[in-house]
Amino acid sequence: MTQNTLSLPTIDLSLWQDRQAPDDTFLASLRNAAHEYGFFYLKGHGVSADLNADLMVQANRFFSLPMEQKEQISMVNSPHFRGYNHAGREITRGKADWREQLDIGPERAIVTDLKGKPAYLRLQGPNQWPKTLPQFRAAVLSWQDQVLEVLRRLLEALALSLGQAANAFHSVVSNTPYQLLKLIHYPGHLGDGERQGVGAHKDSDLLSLILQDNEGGLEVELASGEWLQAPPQPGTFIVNIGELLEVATSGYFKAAIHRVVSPHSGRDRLSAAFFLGAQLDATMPILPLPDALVNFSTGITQDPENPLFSQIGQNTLKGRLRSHPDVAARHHSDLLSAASSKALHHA
Ligand SMILES: O=C(O)CCC(=O)C(=O)O
Ligand SMILES: [Fe+2]
Repeated sequence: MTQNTLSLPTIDLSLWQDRQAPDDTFLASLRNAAHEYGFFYLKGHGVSADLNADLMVQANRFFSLPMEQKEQISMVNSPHFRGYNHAGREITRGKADWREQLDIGPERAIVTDLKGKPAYLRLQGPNQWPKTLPQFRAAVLSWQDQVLEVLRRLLEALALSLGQAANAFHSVVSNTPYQLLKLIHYPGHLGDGERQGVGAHKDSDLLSLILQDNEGGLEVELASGEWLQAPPQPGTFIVNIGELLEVATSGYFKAAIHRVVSPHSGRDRLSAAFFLGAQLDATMPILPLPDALVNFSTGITQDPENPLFSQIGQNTLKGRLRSHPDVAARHHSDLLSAASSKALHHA
């Protein structure tokens, strides 16, 4: 692993007060962080340390439950891709990730009569909650609500930083955006084998936000091809750009490739990753960038194994089917031929 003296930028959201005209220096540093790295620390976000700590306590309690209790809410029970997966069940780059996780989405009504309706409506539906942890649901949902607002606010700032109106993304996030919270536990690796906590990937959403414990292991790939560590910094989240924002900015903002290296044997790591997607019935707007920025847009990187669909619902469902082949086989076998190649992307 490469040790690197570079460090990631930190953006202070409290510098943008009350949604008034933001400071040019703030906007320039945000634009640069999203363009150069696609991966940065966020402080001044307003989410209290207590709420973050509470989420981690609840996540820790959940992963400490006996396996049969966790398996009671296994994702394979859920056509909506909600619930628990034990380590080794999710696939990235054709290899199993060594992490257990609980996927939680917005609590929205199930769509019962799907005939003649778009397939992505299958993503909508209830979560599965652990029955023996009474405070779990409230802690998770209130954290999810707060970080959703942080990312909506950050999207406004990102739009302003590109010379757009603050509401440039409102049509895709202001009503019912697709969103997903993963609570993740990375066990220590078992032997001399590979240490893929989660393999190198891009997120397929607009923006992702990560709260991590003190263990470390998260890494981001720089344009030079080197891997840079993103160790925990107190009071911050990691924010990273997803593929939808790369598409919307014609490649000016970069969806960063990142991974998690498993902890050493006998140790473990806990994180909460929140993914903000766009409304499933939307098509991603392509922003008209100012000339000064267009010259630095590289266009989007199209991966022939993973074509990007600009229709959000189609793109999102494709990602879920690939990451969770067991759910796909049990509930969505009619859709499988369209999503058969290797999983490289998340959320
Ligand atoms: O656990 C983390 O820190 C990052 C997880 C991640 O990148 C993902 O699930 O997409
Ligand atoms: Fe990720």
